[in-house]
Amino acid sequence: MTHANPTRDGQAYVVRGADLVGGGRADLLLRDGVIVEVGSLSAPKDVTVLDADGLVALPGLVDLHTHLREPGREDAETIETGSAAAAAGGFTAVLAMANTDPVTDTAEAAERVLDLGQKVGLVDVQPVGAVTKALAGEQLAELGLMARSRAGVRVFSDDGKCVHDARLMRRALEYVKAFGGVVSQHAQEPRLADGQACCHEGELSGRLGLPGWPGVAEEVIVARDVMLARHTGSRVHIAHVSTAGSVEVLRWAKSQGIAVTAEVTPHHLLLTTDLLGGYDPVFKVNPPLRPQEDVEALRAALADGTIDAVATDHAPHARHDKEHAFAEAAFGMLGLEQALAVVTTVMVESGLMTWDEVAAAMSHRPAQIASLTGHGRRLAAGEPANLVLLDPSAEGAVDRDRSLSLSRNNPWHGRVLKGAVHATFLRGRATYLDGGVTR
Ligand SMILES: NC(=O)N[C@@H](CC(=O)O)C(=O)O
Ligand SMILES: [Zn+2]
Ligand SMILES: [Zn+2]
Repeated sequence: MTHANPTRDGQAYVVRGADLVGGGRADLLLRDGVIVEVGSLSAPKDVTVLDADGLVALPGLVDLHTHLREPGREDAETIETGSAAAAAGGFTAVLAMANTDPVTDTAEAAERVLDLGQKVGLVDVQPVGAVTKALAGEQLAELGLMARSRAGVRVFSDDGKCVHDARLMRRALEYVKAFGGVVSQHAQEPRLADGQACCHEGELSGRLGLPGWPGVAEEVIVARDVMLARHTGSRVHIAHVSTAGSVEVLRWAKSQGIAVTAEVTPHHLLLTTDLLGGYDPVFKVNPPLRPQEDVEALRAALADGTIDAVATDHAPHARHDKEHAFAEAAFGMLGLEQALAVVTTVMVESGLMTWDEVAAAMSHRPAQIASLTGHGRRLAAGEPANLVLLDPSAEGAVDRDRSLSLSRNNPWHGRVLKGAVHATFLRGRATYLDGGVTR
């Protein structure tokens, strides 16, 4: 999959004195889309110097799980507004989920998403293809045609819905194996957690009178799918893992050499089910927020690599879909702009992860899982100039009204988080700088 170089102005930068992940303190010369030099550099004239003293430089972040809502729900997000939110969050590539209207289930639909993303040019928008036609769970979509299209689709998902038919899941895994693809599973056994289920099943769901969504509904699908991955010799990825039980299954599967990878969202790393006590629909999400024990297990699993990646599951929703009684409101919350700050706050400040490990979980491994060869590279001479500069000590309360997303369902509103994105570069071009996106 190759993306056109969106550099329009030939602008070059010297990034001065950043702490490079995996490389100590150094200057970077960015020109013509690549990192030309790393070291102690004098700035040639006609080059913009950016003082990065005290900033951490990470490879551009890659989000395996973004809902951009275009086509079909441009009142909630567009490829343009979602790309802006991604750039502001430090991302240089996002995988755009297929549950749009129409669904991304053909080569043409995938190419349209790719082209719209390139036209905006703030982040590489890589389409995810649906596993089944119209996400109906009945017939496989045109997986091969999507893979061979200009979009070069490698990640397939019915996200929003679980591929619950074991035979279809087996066939999808066999099919994508031929071209090194992967199926990203929304693990939710519908007989154990139906479309109404919206609160972690436990004492609280009973007290609140909300339909329960037990962890086992996720875990049985994770267990089944790792066995199908073993049987087919193909790759499966588990989206938004939310329970300690799923972590146990993943740990076992990896110990057996099964080709399974998994992601956790920022919200499942920090927020717990008690937040539902106020019936605020901003906290309604699929899978639901879980108790503290699960949150602890997810943090430990991310830290030890059992969970490979952090993925946002950025799920914008228009006010008229979200602002309802809890049981009727749409599932999902925003994630792109605060993901890195949440990881900084929860994982780095606590000493659970180093910056190298953050780079692995938010850039290197997601790029590998999605087969995005131009992303997730090291910050070294000759590599594409995809990077994010983070101020790790900046601290502030999140204000949902300063978001670049079209939607306002931001679960972090009012919360104090550590870590602020200072600048994002996509192939040497500043896509986010001085508090705004740049075209
Ligand atoms: N996470 C959510 O609660 N909602 C997602 C779908 C999904 O990720 O399952 C959405 O598309 O809104
Ligand atoms: Zn999902
Ligand atoms: Zn999703």
